[in-house]
Amino acid sequence: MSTKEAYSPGDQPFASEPVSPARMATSIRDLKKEYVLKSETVRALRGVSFDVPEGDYVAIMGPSGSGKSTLLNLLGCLDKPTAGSLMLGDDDISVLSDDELAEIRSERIGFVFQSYNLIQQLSVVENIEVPLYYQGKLGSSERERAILLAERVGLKDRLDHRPAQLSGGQQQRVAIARSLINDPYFILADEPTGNLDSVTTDEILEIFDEFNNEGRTIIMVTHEDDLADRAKRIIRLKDGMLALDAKVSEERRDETRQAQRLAVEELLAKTN
Ligand SMILES: Nc1ncnc2c1ncn2[C@@H]1O[C@H](COP(=O)(O)OP(=O)(O)OP(=O)(O)O)[C@@H](O)[C@H]1O
Repeated sequence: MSTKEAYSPGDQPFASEPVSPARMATSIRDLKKEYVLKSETVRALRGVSFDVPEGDYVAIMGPSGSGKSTLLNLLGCLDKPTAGSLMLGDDDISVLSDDELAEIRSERIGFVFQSYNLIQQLSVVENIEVPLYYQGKLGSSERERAILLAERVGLKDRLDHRPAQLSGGQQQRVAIARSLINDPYFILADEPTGNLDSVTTDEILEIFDEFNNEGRTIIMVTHEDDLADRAKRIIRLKDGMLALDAKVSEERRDETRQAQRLAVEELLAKTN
């Protein structure tokens, strides 16, 4: 049986029952991005269209140069498209000014980078609060929320630690907690486990699973098939175009999760 099925957002389990339409975390239509250089124009995205309903978990894959970073930059409001539309919730970001883009970026996107991007001088809880600084929204209820998020990612006993006092996996947990402080449209993760060993990778993926099971939307760029098979859906780019948009079956996701857990247990048994 094929483990990846063609994805259709309109698929519903019981066609006869009325189902309210899914709310979209993002809707992309005929999205194009060109970089104009002196000698040539690079067409990095050449008309990409897809929707991400709230609660989805999407892995974006594709060979080097296929347009993944370009798409990520557009989704993260770090750059503007050349043509096409990109809706984040109800906001069409292709028509916003740079200031408005910056506002959405800081208020509504939860970034998780391979290199964590924490501020070394700040404690765990202060790092989680960073996106709120820009909005002047710091108070006791925000502090409580930051502490709660730190606890959710397993850092209850590390609230006052600085990044240098934490392992890579713990630093990435801080970044995940920080990504959620603003109640974002989605978590945008760029190779989030690229710097981590397999045991820690599994821990981070467990945290993603937990938040996704609670309805958080995750969009993750990865080169790893094993990581992508833990997502609900794989979007593959090739030469700036959509080459595949496929659902990962629950069976496949479970198999991958179990195989990774087994590998971690075997590794831990050998090293202990
Ligand atoms: N700022 C830029 N100026 C000019 N060309 C660019 C720029 N950024 C990306 N490109 C080009 O656009 C195309 C897509 O690049 P992009 O970085 O999006 O690919 P990618 O899939 O993320 O690759 P990788 O996996 O190697 O990071 C490439 O041909 C690249 O050289």
